[in-house]
Amino acid sequence: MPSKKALIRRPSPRLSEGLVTHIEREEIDADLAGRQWEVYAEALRTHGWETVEVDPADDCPDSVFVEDAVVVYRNVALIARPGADSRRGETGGVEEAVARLGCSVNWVWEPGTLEGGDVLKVGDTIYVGRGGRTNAAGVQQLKAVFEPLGARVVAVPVSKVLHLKSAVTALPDGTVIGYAPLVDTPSLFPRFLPVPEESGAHVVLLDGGKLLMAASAPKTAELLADLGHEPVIVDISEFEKLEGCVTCLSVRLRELYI
Ligand SMILES: NC(=O)NCCC[C@H](N)C(=O)O
Repeated sequence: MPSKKALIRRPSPRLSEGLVTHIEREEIDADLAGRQWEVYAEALRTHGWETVEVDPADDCPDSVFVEDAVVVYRNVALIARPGADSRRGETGGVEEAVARLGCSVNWVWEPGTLEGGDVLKVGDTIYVGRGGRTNAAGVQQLKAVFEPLGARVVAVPVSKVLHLKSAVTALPDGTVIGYAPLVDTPSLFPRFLPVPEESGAHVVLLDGGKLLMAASAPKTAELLADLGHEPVIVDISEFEKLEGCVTCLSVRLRELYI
């Protein structure tokens, strides 16, 4: 039986210093952020995921966004090389965690940069966003690691949001969903469903048709429920103030056999 483990990393005491690129900075309520993070982790556990805490990186304000530090395909982990300098210190702890879980480990090397938020897996297709945080060398290195394992890597321009997965994610049937004004090239996806809210573009697949979604996207939750999906709603307002979304607060590992 493949395991269902989810890496999470508790917020740094310096969370409020996290990066903002495409939005205005707003004050963060650190206590509320802590509570929201606990509820998010509990939602994963309630829906069958064993959460595995990566050692905290208290000096790195954005370390709670653990998805950006690694990409895992099958049992192979590619440790990111963040495009943002302030995030480079996040990868060591994540590398230890995935190695401990039995992944074989590869690294993005200079001059490559790549952040996990730019990588969307849909079956064996891996879409990679070429944008502010992931460069062409990062895309090439991702291909070199995962294509020999059977993946097809598709590079996608990203110019309007932080990461590819800030713009699009995918439903369990592989349909890509996105808030159209923020998607550079929707025609790159074989099936694309526009959603009415920016944060409605972000879903985490919890299995059994359930979708973890942010409370800030009620119209999208209604649309997806009407299509037969089951939204599970969490409030992540404090992380959204730092351009975070439901996807970036965990790394779901489905294909480890330990
Ligand atoms: N995958 C993601 O969407 N990550 C969000 C990262 C937000 C963080 N404040 C950053 O700018 O790097």
